[in-house]
Amino acid sequence: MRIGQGFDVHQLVPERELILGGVKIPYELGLLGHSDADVLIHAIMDALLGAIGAGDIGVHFPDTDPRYLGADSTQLLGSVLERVRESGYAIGNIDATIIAQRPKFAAHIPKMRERLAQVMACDLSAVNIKATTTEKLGFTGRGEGIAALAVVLLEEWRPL
Ligand SMILES: Nc1ccn([C@@H]2O[C@H](COP(=O)(O)O)[C@@H](O)[C@H]2O)c(=O)n1
Ligand SMILES: C[C@@]1(CO)OP(=O)(O)OP(=O)(O)OC[C@H]1O
Repeated sequence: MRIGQGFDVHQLVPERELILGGVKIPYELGLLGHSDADVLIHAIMDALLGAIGAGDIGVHFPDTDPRYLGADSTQLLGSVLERVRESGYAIGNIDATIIAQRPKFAAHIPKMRERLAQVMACDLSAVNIKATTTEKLGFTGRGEGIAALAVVLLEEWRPL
């Protein structure tokens, strides 16, 4: 059994799409990044890489590499999952938290869970996503950016 944790932050800016957990969320601002800036998936990828002792997403997908410009984070997550499996592990469960004052994500969370479980080929019950504000405090509270935290537990796995 292995455990990993991940944390990521992206700035909210005009004229970018807001994509979280692989789901497009209607909002007047979007997250800025080299990739699609899906901060939730980035935190999950860092937790997965941490659990197998393989560094972080910046090591695997450098933000100086034009191949990742505008990258779909679900595809990056798929390749991290392959690495997890090659290391002999499968997802036990993931628990993640989105930290944002706005927009409200509660109505979108079921779709995010479904999409992430599909990309990671795991049970829906193994993926939990929560959202919290910071009661208007700090950069998230001022709506300047969104942060995400993730914890993952991996179980030993061998293909049949
Ligand atoms: N961006 C967000 C933040 C929170 N929620 C939901 O609201 C509930 C209350 O959040 P507090 O920070 O005030 O405790 C929380 O349990 C979330 O379900 C949300 O949907 N989107
Ligand atoms: C995801 C990558 C891909 O180039 O770019 P960004 O969207 O800037 O995201 P960040 O969380 O800064 O992680 C770095 C990169 O791996």
